[in-house]
Amino acid sequence: MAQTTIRHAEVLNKLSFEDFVEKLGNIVEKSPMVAAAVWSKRQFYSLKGFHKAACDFIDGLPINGKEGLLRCFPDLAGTLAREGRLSADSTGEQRSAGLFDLTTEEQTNIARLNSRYKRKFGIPFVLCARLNKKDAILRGLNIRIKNSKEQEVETGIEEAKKICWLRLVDVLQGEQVNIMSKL
Ligand SMILES: NC(=O)N[C@H]1NC(=O)NC1=O
Repeated sequence: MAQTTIRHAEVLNKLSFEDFVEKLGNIVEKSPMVAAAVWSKRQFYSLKGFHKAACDFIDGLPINGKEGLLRCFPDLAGTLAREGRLSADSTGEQRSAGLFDLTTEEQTNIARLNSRYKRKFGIPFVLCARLNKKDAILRGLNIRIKNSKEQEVETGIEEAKKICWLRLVDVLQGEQVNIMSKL
């Protein structure tokens, strides 16, 4: 396991800037700037080390930068999902949470809450769909909508970091398979 992690980090360390950004550009949805900023922090000794560098960059953003990152995420079970226009990453994540199998009532409920949330905070409701099922997402929306804007920016950013970690593992696991198939 430790060896795998080091090998993953070695893969990252060997990538040119262009390949690095291409491979990791969507670890935060539609925000390749995160990968671009973190490239110069090599050498990485583990995936956790890389993820920490990405999180440090995100934490250092001013509030409008954090809000901008959150606005790049599509709504959960929103219009883009219904129209089949989500990124491949988002599609898999939303599917795993059961958001493509909502009843009409659940769909209406989540659409209403997503709109209310956006009207109140000016950002989309962001939550790591792969770590939640549809019921937990609806409960989360109902609870978090009562928070303050500051709380929601921070909570949304923490969820974006979880999404980032899982996407990073996915990208590098694919890379591991590529390496193995070349042996
Ligand atoms: N709004 C929002 O949280 N969107 C997302 N969350 C997630 O895990 N994938 C997404 O697209």
